[in-house]
Amino acid sequence: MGEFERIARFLAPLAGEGAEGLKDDAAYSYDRVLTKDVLVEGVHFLSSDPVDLVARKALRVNQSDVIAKGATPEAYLLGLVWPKSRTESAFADFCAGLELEQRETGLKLLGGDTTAGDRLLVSVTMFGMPVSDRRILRSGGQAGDLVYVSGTIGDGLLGLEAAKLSPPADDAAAMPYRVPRVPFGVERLIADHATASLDVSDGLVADAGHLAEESGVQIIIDASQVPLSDAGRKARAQGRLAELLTAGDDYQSLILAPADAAKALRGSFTAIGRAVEGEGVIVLGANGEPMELKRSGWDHFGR
Ligand SMILES: Nc1ncnc2c1ncn2[C@@H]1O[C@H](COP(=O)(O)OP(=O)(O)O)[C@@H](O)[C@H]1O
Ligand SMILES: Cc1ncc(C[n+]2csc(CCOP(=O)(O)OP(=O)(O)O)c2C)c(N)n1
Ligand SMILES: [Mg+2]
Ligand SMILES: [Mg+2]
Ligand SMILES: [Mg+2]
Repeated sequence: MGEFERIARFLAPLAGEGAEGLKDDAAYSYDRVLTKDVLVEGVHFLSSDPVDLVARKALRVNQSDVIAKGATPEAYLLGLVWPKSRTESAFADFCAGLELEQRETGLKLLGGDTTAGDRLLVSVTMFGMPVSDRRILRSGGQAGDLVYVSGTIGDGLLGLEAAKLSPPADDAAAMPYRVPRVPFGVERLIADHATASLDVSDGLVADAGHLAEESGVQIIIDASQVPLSDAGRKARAQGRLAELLTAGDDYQSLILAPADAAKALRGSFTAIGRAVEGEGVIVLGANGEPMELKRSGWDHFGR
């Protein structure tokens, strides 16, 4: 059974008001946006990754959910499983990473729990303040909307590959993986213009699939319009476009919004496709034909 079927079958029946049946990125509850993401050593980051950057990543992957819901990240609770094999000075480095991120974003630590355990695990529960009264769900999109994405796609994968190199490549290449480039500040644009929104964690195509399913539309992505970094364009030239579109670890905002929002969104978002009547996701390749994709994105219990 895959990750999403487990959630739908066993956890969704337990969901309370505001939790959207566990079909969204976060809950709108207690007048805030509430979310949690867990990072596990070996699953979400490498044992060799600098721990201050692991701390920053743990905050950022939660901030991306809050921002995608049209809310400003405010505060968090921290659950920490810390291996005794890691030094006290590494513990201090980890906390310095939290402090840097707090200083840059204004986030506040409200509490948490610390235990020892056999591998590093960071669990963050984050609270955000909605920018407006509108709830921006995965489900509000309509046929006729355009699909827009912030930042660039595929750099998490390329950063992971750089981080795995031994001897290490230059650290700059690994940064988009270790400290994702979350689109800080776009929550206002999302609150004002998005009909539906989520953050891209599992893969652009998989997460577009979540928007399509919840909004009851088909999403057509024009692969040639997907924004890529220099490293991404190089990978595309090597025939790796499909990987970039399905690898995940992007933490950008993917939204549906009317075509007339294009002007307001310009500078922060790129139009990459459209929503039409139907279901599922189609990715059109350079020749205008649908691309054959082996997979759409990450599933923790998938094959
Ligand atoms: N163990 C769990 N208990 C309660 N809710 C969960 C659990 N795991 C996932 N969810 C919920 O399922 C939904 C989908 O989760 P996930 O795919 O992790 O979302 P996201 O990619 O936005 O982090 C979210 O609403 C999340 O809160
Ligand atoms: C060492 C390592 N291998 C592989 C990956 C790729 N990866 C692991 S989990 C994941 C999906 C995102 O994580 P998830 O826990 O599903 O976050 P959420 O969707 O809940 O935000 C990806 C792309 C990685 N980040 N690190
Ligand atoms: Mg999300
Ligand atoms: Mg999650
Ligand atoms: Mg996921």
